Amino acid sequence: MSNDMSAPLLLEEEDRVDAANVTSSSSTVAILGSGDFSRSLSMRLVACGYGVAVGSRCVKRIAPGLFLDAVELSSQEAAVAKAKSLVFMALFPEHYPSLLGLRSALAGKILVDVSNAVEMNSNRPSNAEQLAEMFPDSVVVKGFNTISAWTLQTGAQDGSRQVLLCSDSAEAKHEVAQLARRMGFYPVDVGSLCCAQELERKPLHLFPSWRGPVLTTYLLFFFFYCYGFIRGILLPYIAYGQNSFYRLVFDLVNESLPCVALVSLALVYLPGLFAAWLQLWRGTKYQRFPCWLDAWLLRRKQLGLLSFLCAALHGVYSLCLPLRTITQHRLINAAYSQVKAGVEMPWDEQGVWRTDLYVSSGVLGLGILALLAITSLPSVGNILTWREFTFIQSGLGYAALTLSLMHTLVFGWNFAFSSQTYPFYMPPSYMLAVALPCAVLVCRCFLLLPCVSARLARIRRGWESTRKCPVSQHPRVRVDRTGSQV
Ligand SMILES: NC(=O)C1=CN([C@@H]2O[C@H](COP(=O)(O)OP(=O)(O)OC[C@H]3O[C@@H](n4cnc5c(N)ncnc54)[C@H](OP(=O)(O)O)[C@@H]3O)[C@@H](O)[C@H]2O)C=CC1
Ligand SMILES: [Cu+2]
Repeated sequence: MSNDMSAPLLLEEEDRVDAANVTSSSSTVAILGSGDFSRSLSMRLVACGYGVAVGSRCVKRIAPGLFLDAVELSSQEAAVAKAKSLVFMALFPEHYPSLLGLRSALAGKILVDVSNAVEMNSNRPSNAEQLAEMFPDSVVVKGFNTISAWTLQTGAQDGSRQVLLCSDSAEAKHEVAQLARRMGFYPVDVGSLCCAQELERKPLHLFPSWRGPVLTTYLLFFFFYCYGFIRGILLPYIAYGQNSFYRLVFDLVNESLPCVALVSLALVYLPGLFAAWLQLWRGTKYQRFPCWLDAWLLRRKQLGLLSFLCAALHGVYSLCLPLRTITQHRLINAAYSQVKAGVEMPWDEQGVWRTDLYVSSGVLGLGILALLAITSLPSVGNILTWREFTFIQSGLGYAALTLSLMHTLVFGWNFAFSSQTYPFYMPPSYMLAVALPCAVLVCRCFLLLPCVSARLARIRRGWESTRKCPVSQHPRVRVDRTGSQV
């Protein structure tokens, strides 16, 4: 038995063969309770060829037509008696004690507990464990609680297809897994019944892994927006009376977005560098990283996706620039002034290079970021080998960071030539935003030095370990200079 939640197992394909042998007459499933979950589950089971007996406290109260005709509506006792082995408990856990009278009828049956927790930090045992305690002669399987009634009705075409299962009985889990697979779901074995608490709390989480990255992105945006506002709008207004508050809605947002994209992309690669430095400093990989670094390493995908979102929005904003009245006004005015003065705009060779470099690096950087985002999707990542995945996520990721950095630096360079419009304003947020990516790239280059990378590779393969990793703890990783173990 294992309560290791981090390594769920997809239940074996062999279940498929067993599932094919199921016939409706031999496999009546009972459902206790006649609420939403019961109705949806019965529809799905009937569609999959199972016989269904719904047990209610009062059958007369069930509205006509609520359940399919094929579903047998009866008392709780009668429904349990009809069940071959599986009984779904489609009622709230506080009502479990009302079923104690059915204890002998339920003996030897598999009780599927579909309930969820109501609070995150309760010290009480899980609903499934309480159910197992109430019915010691039955076997309890926790599952289906992360599947909504809606998903059950639509037949797993919408919503999650994974059915997480846990139980102390491998046979019972196998039987429920077989049923789940036949209903079009993917059963996933997460261990014994002591994992039920975690399963019951799952529906209470709302994007837990996104909270930190979203907050970071939001704070970065807030910082760059405020900084840009003070330096680019407020100060010119105070110093020169220059009113450019119209820039708040479009320009400032479009200036802040690439800064956020660049810094969050740098934050994707920074924890990896910290980890490498830590391993070099400790001289071993057999020591845990600090919790904050572990958490940061686990959030890299989310940060990367948010970086892509900001970069993509920046791309769309930039494409919309010609639609703005101010752009049209400036262009027409400049053309009119030139015609009036009889002067032609001189060919600016350097300016042309700068603009092309700026646009090209931005488009390429965005393209590679899109590739990184696509490969981070589980369905795409699953068909890549570990090496291919690392090449794309690390190799191409650094290429995207370099191109985005180049895009920003060339923009700053471009801006320096037109800064006479805003004497105070030299895209300050851009100058701030490039600092972190520059530092990340320099550190990465240092790690690529042959002597440093060779040492890191030795540590990561477990060939090297220093005094900080005592022999008593990890005797197999101590080696002498020739590479043989001591
Ligand atoms: N709805 C959903 O999308 C999901 C629900 N679940 C879980 O499924 C379980 C049922 O949820 P749901 O169907 O939505 O709830 P409902 O309130 O719609 O149905 C609960 C049913 O419990 C029965 N029941 C049995 N004993 C009692 C009692 N003493 N007092 C009151 N009712 C009793 C009632 O049926 P009767 O009167 O016929 O006996 C009632 O219809 C819950 O544990 C929930 O957490 C899990 C995942 C998704
Ligand atoms: Cu840009």
